[in-house]
Amino acid sequence: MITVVGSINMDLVVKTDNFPKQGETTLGTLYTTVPGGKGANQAVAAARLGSAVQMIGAVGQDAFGTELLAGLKNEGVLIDQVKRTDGTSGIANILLSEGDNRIIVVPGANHSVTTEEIDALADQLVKSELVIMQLEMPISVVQRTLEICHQNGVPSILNPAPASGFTTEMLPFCTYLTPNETEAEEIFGENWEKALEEFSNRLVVTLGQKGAQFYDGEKHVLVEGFPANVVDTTGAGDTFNGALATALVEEKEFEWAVRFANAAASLSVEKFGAQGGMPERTAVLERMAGDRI
Ligand SMILES: Nc1ncnc2c1ncn2[C@@H]1O[C@H](COP(=O)(O)OP(=O)(O)OP(=O)(O)O)[C@@H](O)[C@H]1O
Repeated sequence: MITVVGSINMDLVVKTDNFPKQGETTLGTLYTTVPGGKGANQAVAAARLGSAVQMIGAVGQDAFGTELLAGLKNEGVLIDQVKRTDGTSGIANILLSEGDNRIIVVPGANHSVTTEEIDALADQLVKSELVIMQLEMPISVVQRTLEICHQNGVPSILNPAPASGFTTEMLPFCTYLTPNETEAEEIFGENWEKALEEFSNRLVVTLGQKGAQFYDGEKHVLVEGFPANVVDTTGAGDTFNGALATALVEEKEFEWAVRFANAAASLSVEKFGAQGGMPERTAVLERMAGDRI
């Protein structure tokens, strides 16, 4: 069982030809709601690939909360440990205009999770094969989860996004760290490639269409990305993490696991929405077998 301790949001997407200026009102061309939140996205990515997944987190008592839980359940993600709180579910208000975007995230229920609640769920963490976290939850909750995993020998993946929440105290506790290039720079500075050497087979930096890079103890390994017909790259990183977790739980060799994650993420960018394009296992294996499309 993979346990994801993370955010569950409703993405409120508005497309417009013109962003409003201060004090201005403009017409939009589309409004849609899509389930999101890095935690939920990564849980769905792993579940679609065949992993048993449970989610720890929180949604509100509002209609979005009901819809978000139903969506996760429909994907086969266990939601027994998702709390419902008073107040609103987390939302991301996403304005899109010609490839540009402006996003406001309101954490809502996600930030109601406490370290005491994590302590009370320690048995759920301890019995997990792997635990995934991101940084959209209270930092104290992430730190406590990492500590419990570390103390009990449970492997963990920390996807340090958004990187502003990262603290170096987290480093010794997480098994794997999966920043994108910008986050790697924010955490380790311009010389993040040196950090790969320090955390061999533990630190993987995702590089967009170029793929992902890690250090295997002897040399730097660039695992090339798979070419894709890009429609929407939202959720590429989340698919990568869910797929990496799936392969690691299956005790696949590390380079193979990263290649599997690249292939899954390359499929995810070919459809709209973070969860919309997340592939099933067969499609990923086909892409890997075809090597290049
Ligand atoms: N244009 C692309 N074509 C093919 N694969 C891609 C593309 N963009 C991203 N990927 C895949 O997704 C992985 C994660 O992408 P990236 O490094 O951009 O992370 P990210 O910034 O967290 O993504 P996002 O924020 O868009 O979800 C990459 O390692 C790669 O495997």
